[in-house]
Amino acid sequence: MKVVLVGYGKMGKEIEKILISRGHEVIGKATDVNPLNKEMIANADAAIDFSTPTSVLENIDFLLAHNIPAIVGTTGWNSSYDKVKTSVDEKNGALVHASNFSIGVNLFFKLNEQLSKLMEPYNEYTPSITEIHHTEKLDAPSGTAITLANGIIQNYSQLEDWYCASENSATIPQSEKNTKKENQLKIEAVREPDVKGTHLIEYKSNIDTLSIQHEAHNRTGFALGAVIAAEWIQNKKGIFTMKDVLQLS
Ligand SMILES: NC(=O)C1=CN([C@@H]2O[C@H](COP(=O)(O)OP(=O)(O)OC[C@H]3O[C@@H](n4cnc5c(N)ncnc54)[C@H](O)[C@@H]3O)[C@@H](O)[C@H]2O)C=CC1
Ligand SMILES: O=C(O)C1=N[C@H](C(=O)O)C[C@H](O)C1
Repeated sequence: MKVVLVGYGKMGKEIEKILISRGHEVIGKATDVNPLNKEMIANADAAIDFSTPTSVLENIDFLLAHNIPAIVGTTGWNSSYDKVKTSVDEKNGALVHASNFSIGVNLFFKLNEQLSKLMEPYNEYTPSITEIHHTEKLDAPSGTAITLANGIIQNYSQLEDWYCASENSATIPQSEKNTKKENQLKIEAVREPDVKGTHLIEYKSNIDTLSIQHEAHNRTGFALGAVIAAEWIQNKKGIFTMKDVLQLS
């Protein structure tokens, strides 16, 4: 495949290594100073976007307008999902998005859903999520934590939504939902230097705590998943997630 990287930061560089190791070619690298343009995408089989929450929607529009299959790993655009889905449908485009492309986290998503079904009848246990990431992260809570929260909420009749709390909130960008209301699931966002991505789910009672955790040791899993998604989307139309790619639905 000939692939354009949209965003050439920590993830873009990791994805480049995986693409080359699997025999693909990087034909363009879009950044803040050299954004996507027509020349860059001529002959592209796919574009892989790991850019920023503020640039991703414009990038998606550009790729759909030029009929380039898009793999979108950038987080922080959940509230625009319906608009993007309508655009993909109207333009007969192809797009895979995931808050987390790693195989391990996608298995963790399934485990989280199953565990929440098991725990729901036991209301002495209160569920909560903690996510820990590096200090350069622009969004909070993480996209992965939001997916995990939705996986719990859909099985919990007493939970209506999630909210984001943080002990070191001065260093964390303002979340759109950082005020606790009734019946909300707590997501604690923590920022520490160089942490690649850790997600912890706890069910606490006065007697004990049950917990499951995923810890990324490096960024290889995210990058490999995104490249697998780019290979998978070839000759397909529609909007998909990593669940579809891995047939985990
Ligand atoms: N879904 C997943 O599996 C994962 C998602 N992410 C997400 O990917 C995104 C990027 O993460 P990192 O690589 O760590 O960030 P980074 O800050 O290291 O890199 C961001 C890149 O985006 C570029 N950029 C900024 N404006 C742009 C524009 N208008 N057009 C094209 N590129 C532009 C910057 O020049 C930079 O190269 C974040 O939203 C992060 O949350 C990160 C890891 C895994
Ligand atoms: O910004 C990151 O680094 C990560 N972002 C994703 C998220 O917001 O969930 C995935 C991963 O945890 C790393």
